[in-house]
Amino acid sequence: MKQKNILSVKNLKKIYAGNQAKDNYALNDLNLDVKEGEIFGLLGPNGAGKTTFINILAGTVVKTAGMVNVWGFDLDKNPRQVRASVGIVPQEVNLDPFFSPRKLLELQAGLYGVKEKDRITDTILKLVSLEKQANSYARSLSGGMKRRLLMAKALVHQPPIVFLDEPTAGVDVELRQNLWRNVRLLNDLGVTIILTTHYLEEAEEMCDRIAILNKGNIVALDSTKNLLDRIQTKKVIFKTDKIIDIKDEDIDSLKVISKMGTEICVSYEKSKVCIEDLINLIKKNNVKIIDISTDDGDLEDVFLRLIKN
Ligand SMILES: Nc1ncnc2c1ncn2[C@@H]1O[C@H](COP(=O)(O)OP(=O)(O)OP(=O)(O)O)[C@@H](O)[C@H]1O
Repeated sequence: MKQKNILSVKNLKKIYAGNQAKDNYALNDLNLDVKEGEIFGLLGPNGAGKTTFINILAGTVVKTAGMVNVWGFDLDKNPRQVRASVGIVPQEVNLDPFFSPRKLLELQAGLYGVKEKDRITDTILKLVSLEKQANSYARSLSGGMKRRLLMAKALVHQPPIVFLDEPTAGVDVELRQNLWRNVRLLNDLGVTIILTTHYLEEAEEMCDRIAILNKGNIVALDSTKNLLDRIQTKKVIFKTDKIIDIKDEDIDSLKVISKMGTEICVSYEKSKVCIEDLINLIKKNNVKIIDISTDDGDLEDVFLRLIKN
């Protein structure tokens, strides 16, 4: 059972001092726990506070108040150990183009004070499939390879937690899948993953649990499955042999979304209507139903509803 907390955050607050305008509450009494071995998603619209949160753990932003504990280390008492416990894969590709992947990893290991005998440069290069490019200039790597090298850099000190900040922003589908394979591989090796992403279907596929952050507040924190279960509306598309006429008023909570020839798309609330009622309504038109397809909604529906509220 994945029960032990590897990251624990209590009443975490970050207020950026404003100029003439009022102060900016980037994080507002944030509370969350991440369990060892999880892939945890931190989602939220622009300005929600995700980067601020990651930067507090990285030691580049100083929190205003609250408690952060990473792998048993308290951020106030052991900031160095906290930094050593997390690896951060940044949003921006910030690699020195004149160093090779091997050299960059060695330099990074030096920065973290990893002794030469303890370095695992070749293992990391293999993990991110860059062993063939180990000695090429970073500038000659493809976009995907550069992203993998960023991930490799975050691993030199073998942190038990890795943060990925929007790792696939602006990356094509194939490359994205490739990156996720690497993330899963890392997770299989026991590394806890916390990722921020704007691609909700990706979070839905990858994450065990998800926190949705809005304006510095957590508006939802649950397993991906439970979040999806919150969706109350269901969409159905009926294809019939003749054009039918149904209206919103025919059944409580029914909404006709679109009509195109003999195809009609409707939505309804699962708690108020059962599909049989809908089929009966359609059949009153004296038509044959040729096809039915249903859509249960996705994380985007939950996200939009929570953010709007
Ligand atoms: N250095 C700073 N000084 C003042 N305000 C800041 C600073 N950094 C961030 N903020 C503000 O704090 C809030 C949270 O920003 P943050 O970058 O953490 O959000 P985010 O969720 O990472 O957004 P994005 O998805 O756009 O990266 C925003 O209102 C932002 O304007």
